Amino acid sequence: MRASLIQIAVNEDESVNSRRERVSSLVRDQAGSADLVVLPELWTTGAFAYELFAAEAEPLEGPTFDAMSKAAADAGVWLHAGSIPERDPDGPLYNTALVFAPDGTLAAAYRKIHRFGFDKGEAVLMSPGDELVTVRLPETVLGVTTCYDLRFPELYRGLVDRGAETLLVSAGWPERRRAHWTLLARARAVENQAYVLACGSAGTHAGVEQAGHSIVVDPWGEILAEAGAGEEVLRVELDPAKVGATREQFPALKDRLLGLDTPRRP
Ligand SMILES: O=C(O)CCC(=O)C(=O)O
Repeated sequence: MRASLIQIAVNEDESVNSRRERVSSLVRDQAGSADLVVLPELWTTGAFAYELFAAEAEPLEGPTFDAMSKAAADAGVWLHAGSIPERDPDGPLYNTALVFAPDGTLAAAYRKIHRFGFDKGEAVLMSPGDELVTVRLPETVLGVTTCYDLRFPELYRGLVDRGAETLLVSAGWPERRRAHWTLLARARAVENQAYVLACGSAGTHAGVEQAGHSIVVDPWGEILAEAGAGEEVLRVELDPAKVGATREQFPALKDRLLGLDTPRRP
């Protein structure tokens, strides 16, 4: 299974419309060389441009949905299209990731559960999702997560309990905590004996320098590929059978003694 992580720069000097067109064309460029394409979190606004969340919020089936659905179909790939600030018809905003099938239909939408910012920013502007999302591909089962989620191992264990073998992280992770990004991506892979594909963004948005360094880790915790700091398409070949083989050869998941209740918010 071939995957491309498109680490785009989210900078203020580019309009949302032109970035949307640029991203669509980057996705189309993956035709024939990728089965799965992954984009960063909130690439229309930037993950830290809090004042743009409401201004650029879209209904689920808004302009980014349309552009990404078409790009997935044009390229014939599974597309994790990163996330958008989604305006629910009832009013609240969510940080919502979209996954499209190769025919352009929506395979899943995941509303980010763990919002970043403590008592400000996303944590107060967005509402939390409450559903774990997996997507079955012919080759593997994806577990869908977003950025700050990476710090919460129980979410990933919950996804694994629902069959996930390839854990996707779409992020806008800051450079100043890059060491945590790499460490946590490897930890989630090792403890869950799963692939981790973590796609971050580049550039500087709302004064926050992005870490880039998108990373792909195999079920044994080895780094298969890692991007630099700038814009880059990180291409990698995965062997989906390696998840089952690792779980069989070193069956630590079977030795779990404590049942973890996956937290659910009201
Ligand atoms: O956990 C972190 O250090 C960064 C999280 C973050 O930037 C986000 O979720 O948007």
